[in-house]
Amino acid sequence: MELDKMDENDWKYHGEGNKSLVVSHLQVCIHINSKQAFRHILNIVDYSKYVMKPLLGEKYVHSGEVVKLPLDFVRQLSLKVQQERPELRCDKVMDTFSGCGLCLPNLTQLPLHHLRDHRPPICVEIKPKCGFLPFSRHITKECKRKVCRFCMHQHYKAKVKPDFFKRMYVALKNLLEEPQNNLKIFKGGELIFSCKDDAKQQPELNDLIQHLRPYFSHSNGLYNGHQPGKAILNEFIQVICSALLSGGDSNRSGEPRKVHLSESRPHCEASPFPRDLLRNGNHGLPKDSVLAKILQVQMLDNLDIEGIYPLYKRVEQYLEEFPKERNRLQIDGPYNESFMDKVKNCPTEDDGSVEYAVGKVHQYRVAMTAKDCSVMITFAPCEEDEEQQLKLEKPRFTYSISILDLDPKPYEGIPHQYKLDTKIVNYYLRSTQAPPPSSLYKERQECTLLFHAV
Ligand SMILES: O=P(O)(O)O[C@@H]1[C@@H](OP(=O)(O)O)[C@H](OP(=O)(O)O)[C@H](O)[C@H](OP(=O)(O)O)[C@H]1OP(=O)(O)O
Ligand SMILES: Nc1ncnc2c1ncn2[C@@H]1O[C@H](COP(=O)(O)OP(=O)(O)OP(=O)(O)O)[C@@H](O)[C@H]1O
Repeated sequence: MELDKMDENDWKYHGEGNKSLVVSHLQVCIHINSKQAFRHILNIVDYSKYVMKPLLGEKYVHSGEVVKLPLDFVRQLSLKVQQERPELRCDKVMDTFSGCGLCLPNLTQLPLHHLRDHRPPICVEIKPKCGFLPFSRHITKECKRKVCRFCMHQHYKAKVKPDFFKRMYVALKNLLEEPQNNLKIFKGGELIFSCKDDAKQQPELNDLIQHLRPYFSHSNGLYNGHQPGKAILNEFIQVICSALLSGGDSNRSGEPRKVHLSESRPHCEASPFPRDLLRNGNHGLPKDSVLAKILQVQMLDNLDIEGIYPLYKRVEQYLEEFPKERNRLQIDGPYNESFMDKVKNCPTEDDGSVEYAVGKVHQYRVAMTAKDCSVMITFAPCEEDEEQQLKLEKPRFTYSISILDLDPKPYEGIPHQYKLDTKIVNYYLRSTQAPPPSSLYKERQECTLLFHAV
């Protein structure tokens, strides 16, 4: 791309989050993600490259590169995309002064050599959120061991989001029927299904089925007359589940290996997941699967915010006395190999040192990133002998999986997280009138009612 020839008309609005506005090039498969300033973006790239990529796996993470952009181009682009932006995000203004952005591959597309079929790739974006119940001895409220922060937070925010680790298939079905803001579906890079926050209109399941029909045409014949739409959705969900559970070389080496999370670990009692499914053992994640990788990193938060907050205060006290130590301890980065060393080699026992406190705080922040990332599964029909195939009877798909939104979570955010946690738990206890949660959630319906009733 020649920077002096950049034209806003070659770009279109793609989407946005809390901090980034994303545009995609009309011809080339790249994205520009406009963030605040050069150093800030460099930090994001470094964090992704030196911290998240080694932890989550080379194949899932695309760190991108910082690009300098002509200011005029950015100004014109911001005007062009303004009308496309969802209202709820418009309180944030695109930064048109820094003249830099993050350039990434467009993950809603597949590399061109895979595309021998005329049907454009379908991409599903989900946010797995946290997949485990905290087990830290620092926890003061018993309900946190039984109901996950995710469910309590939804209760607090009165909205429902997915919970992939425990109820993937059911979660996907629920999401399709009632998507909040954690599911997006793209076709050929165009958003075709999303939540009400981002989409202009309420998503229509029937429209989605029409979009998917050409990809699962054999289902029409198979289920002739028997809810073919439902059959298509089922196949679609199966493709996504297979992709999410397929790990590194598990396709080639036969049976995927499993990590059994649930047999020894308790489940969130508030998840609307049919208990018999859990009893039947449908809870293992193949070791190399993207979800297992994310969960592993999420579990670096082994002290819970209640255990982290006192350590944060220890660091703060130390920095008050020795402000110059901030750099050595890499509180605000740089996020390089030495930062990663601090994450990996933090002592397991608290020896009272600032090094221990910093190591745990760094680990907590890394875990927070993993609890807020998104996964994109992009697939397209493929021919018989392509390498990366989902072994489904028919049809066959080539696919790629990526993890995105791997920004560092700020050190300064820890007091906020601590206060928020207290608010969420107290609100949950107050509004459920504090009987033990186990008696509240015997039936799936009871649980669903509870979470919709606020
Ligand atoms: O606190 P949560 O769990 O609601 O997560 C926030 C996300 O909300 P979600 O529930 O996924 O819709 C939130 O996402 P949205 O803006 O709601 O799309 C952000 O990702 C936020 O991160 P940051 O503060 O921008 O770095 C996320 O905040 P943190 O990850 O910093 O807590
Ligand atoms: N490389 C990419 N390819 C395709 N789409 C992308 C890419 N990067 C981001 N997007 C889209 O843009 C949206 C916003 O990007 P991103 O999640 O990075 O923003 P954010 O502001 O950091 O989000 P959050 O609010 O979760 O912190 C994503 O949900 C995704 O749909």
